[in-house]
Amino acid sequence: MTTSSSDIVLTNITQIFRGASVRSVGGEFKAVDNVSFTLSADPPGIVSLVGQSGSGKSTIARIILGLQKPTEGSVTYRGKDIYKLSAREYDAYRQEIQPVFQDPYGIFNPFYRVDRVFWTVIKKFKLARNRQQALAKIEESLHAVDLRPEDVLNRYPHQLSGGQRQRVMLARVHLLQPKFIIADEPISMLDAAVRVLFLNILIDFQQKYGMTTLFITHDLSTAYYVGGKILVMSKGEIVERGDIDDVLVHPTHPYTQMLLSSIPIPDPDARWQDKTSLVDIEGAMPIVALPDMEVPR
Ligand SMILES: Nc1ncnc2c1ncn2[C@@H]1O[C@H](COP(=O)(O)OP(=O)(O)OP(=O)(O)O)[C@@H](O)[C@H]1O
Repeated sequence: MTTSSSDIVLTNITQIFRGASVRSVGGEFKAVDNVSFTLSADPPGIVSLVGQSGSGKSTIARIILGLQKPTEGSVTYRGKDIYKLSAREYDAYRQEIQPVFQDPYGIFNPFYRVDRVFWTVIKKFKLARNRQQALAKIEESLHAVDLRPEDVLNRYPHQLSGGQRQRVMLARVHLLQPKFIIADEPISMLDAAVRVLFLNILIDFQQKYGMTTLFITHDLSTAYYVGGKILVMSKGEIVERGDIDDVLVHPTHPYTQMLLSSIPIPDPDARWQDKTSLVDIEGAMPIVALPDMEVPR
């Protein structure tokens, strides 16, 4: 695969946790095992990292964000190992790579109104020359995530719904215009209707604003909805990868087949069952879209 310098390139990443807290005998646990992949900036895309709980997905997210130096291997961006950047270079990296987490409370201070989230970012990264320009940018970012400024800016975080808080987090990301979004289980606390809204915004961010997302989920349905590429992770290893349509229709690894077989058929008359067929007719859409989702392809 050819890579450009503005890609994020993970090469042979291994993460071993040591100490009393780890579960294996001998006090060592390999959470990530020799993982390599590239997040391409050009063209922008969505890459879903899928696997069951404990497979190592969040560890990879932390490693990419520069929060967890891997035991072995490298993450490079613009040709440089991100764990060898100066403080100034790392700040620049973190402006271009933005996290989106499951629980957006981390970006809010409960004692301040929501608008402070945006003013803090504008000041820290010097995104506007004056107050008027800053306000225009904030409003543009809120509109990009389908929020009205008057509905959120003067409220306190607890006065917003979970979906509004998540969208404020996405508006913050929009304000920063990063090249990459690392979204770790961003929708698992949202209800189905709000999930679709959130996923559509991620798709918009890719298509309209050229951002690449690493979308971490344990849910194949939502990975299928956002499209693009998929990396399937099991016990710290990437066991299958490719275009999502190919992988889900023709899974080759037993683990992917097992994940697929545990998806319920969205048929109101059908009950959960151990084994379900992935497609009813060869070439038809896999039965993985949630019932109320419109697949945008
Ligand atoms: N700091 C740590 N010390 C010891 N073990 C850890 C540490 N961080 C993660 N682990 C272990 O590494 C494994 C992978 O964790 P990770 O959070 O990456 O999985 P995950 O796929 O994101 O799971 P989930 O979907 O539940 O968030 C787990 O078994 C976890 O207990």
